[in-house]
Amino acid sequence: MAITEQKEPQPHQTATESDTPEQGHGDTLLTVNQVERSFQVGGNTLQVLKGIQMEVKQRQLVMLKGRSGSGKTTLLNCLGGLDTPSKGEIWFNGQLFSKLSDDERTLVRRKKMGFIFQAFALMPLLSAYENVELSLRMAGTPRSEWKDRVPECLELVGLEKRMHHRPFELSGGEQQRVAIAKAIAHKPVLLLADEPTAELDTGMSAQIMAVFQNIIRTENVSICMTTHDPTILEVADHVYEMVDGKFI
Ligand SMILES: Nc1ncnc2c1ncn2[C@@H]1O[C@H](COP(=O)(O)OP(=O)(O)OP(=O)(O)O)[C@@H](O)[C@H]1O
Repeated sequence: MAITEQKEPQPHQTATESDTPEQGHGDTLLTVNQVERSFQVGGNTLQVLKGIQMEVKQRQLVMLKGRSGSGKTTLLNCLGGLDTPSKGEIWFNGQLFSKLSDDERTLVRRKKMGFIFQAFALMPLLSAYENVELSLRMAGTPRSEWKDRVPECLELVGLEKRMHHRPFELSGGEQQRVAIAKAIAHKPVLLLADEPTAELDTGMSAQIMAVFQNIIRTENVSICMTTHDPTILEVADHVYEMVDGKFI
């Protein structure tokens, strides 16, 4: 199936060496337009997202904050194409993402997005190096690129000295940094992270945020993450606060 990029001229944007041709449609990577999501629960309609409007620009760190149950994960699932809105539109990388078929969305997700979860989602018997390598294999990155890209990603997250350790030999913060290396290995343009610091203490959370800031600079990626943690909000470029399925 053909996935066409719809590019609009953006005269105000200054091209940089880091712009890939596919990113050359202005500096907005993701636009969410009046998105609603409801679920059928026991014969009733539960409306979880109630008209969400947001955008993520290239190289931005955007945070979604809100109480448990406010709808953050539901929104993140829609942004990542794991779920689709009941109403409204999601534009990603110049495409009307929310209207693609399941197969098309999966392709876009595999190629252009990376995911980070609260519980680090590493293969326990594989070393940090092998975990990152596995993610390149799954993404279909040519084998010839693995030898350079795996150490490069582990260096980016500050784990060059621990490449051959397995998850149980690493701290929680280090495991999450391996998970970040895995998520960026195939060079996505958007990282989606659901409570990436929830399991970590303040010091480790600060390290994760420093890693995020580093990879935004060096990998030209945008990050959209959910959090409960007020101490990390200050490093965000933009914070959306969700209350009962709406931004306030
Ligand atoms: N598939 C589903 N079917 C029915 N209800 C759902 C479904 N997914 C989410 N919900 C409901 O939507 C509401 C919002 O859930 P969501 O997980 O998006 O909140 P959250 O802000 O991410 O919470 P937390 O911070 O605890 O993860 C909850 O009441 C939840 O029970």
